[in-house]
Amino acid sequence: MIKIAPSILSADFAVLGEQVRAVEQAGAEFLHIDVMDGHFVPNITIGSLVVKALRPLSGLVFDVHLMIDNPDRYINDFAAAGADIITVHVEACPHLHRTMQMIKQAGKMAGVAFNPATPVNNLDYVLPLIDLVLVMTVNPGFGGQKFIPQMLPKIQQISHYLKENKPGTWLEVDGGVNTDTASDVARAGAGVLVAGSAVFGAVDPAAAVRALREAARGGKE
Ligand SMILES: O=C(CO)[C@H](O)[C@H](O)COP(=O)(O)O
Repeated sequence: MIKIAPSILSADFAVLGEQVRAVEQAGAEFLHIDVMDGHFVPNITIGSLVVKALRPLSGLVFDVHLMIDNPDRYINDFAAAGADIITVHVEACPHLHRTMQMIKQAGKMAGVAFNPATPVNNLDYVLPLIDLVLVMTVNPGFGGQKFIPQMLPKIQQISHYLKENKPGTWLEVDGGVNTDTASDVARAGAGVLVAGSAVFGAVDPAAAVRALREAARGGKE
């Protein structure tokens, strides 16, 4: 069963609460929250205060994607603010195992993200601690970029790996996911589809969530 994770990166921040309610009512399961620090990626976006402000408004799974250097410094802040899943980038974590342990010790689900050019070769050693693998299908930092089709075999590879080694682990895809690409990523094995501009750039974000799910269904046997 595909889960839809609207990314608030492309939302209207002047009416953020209303937009979150709209996608929740449309049946989205996750709310993807893109945290950027101006170092790991060029952009600066959302801090834990925004997560804290949204938490009482929504029962969605808060899926916090830390695109930041030294994420260990902020794990407890985002956990206390109401994150359900905290995902860090393998490229930003010299001590990935310790970082995963910190997330689990904070009582949260732990995710690990891979940039498009990063090979997936060290999952084995952290697999017991992982609840979610995030495959970036654009280079992180900005919404509205074009899906990189060379990521489809990578999604397939990780999907097979997780099915064999830790079934039940979420496989999430982020970047350029829209009604044109959703069926391909679902067919490749993704179970959670992040979409920013395809949802919040649409005139009707709720209808866009439904359209995305329908498109993804075309890709799932
Ligand atoms: O992590 C991200 C960017 O770094 C965003 O979640 C992602 O790009 C979503 O935006 P869009 O769906 O418009 O591509």
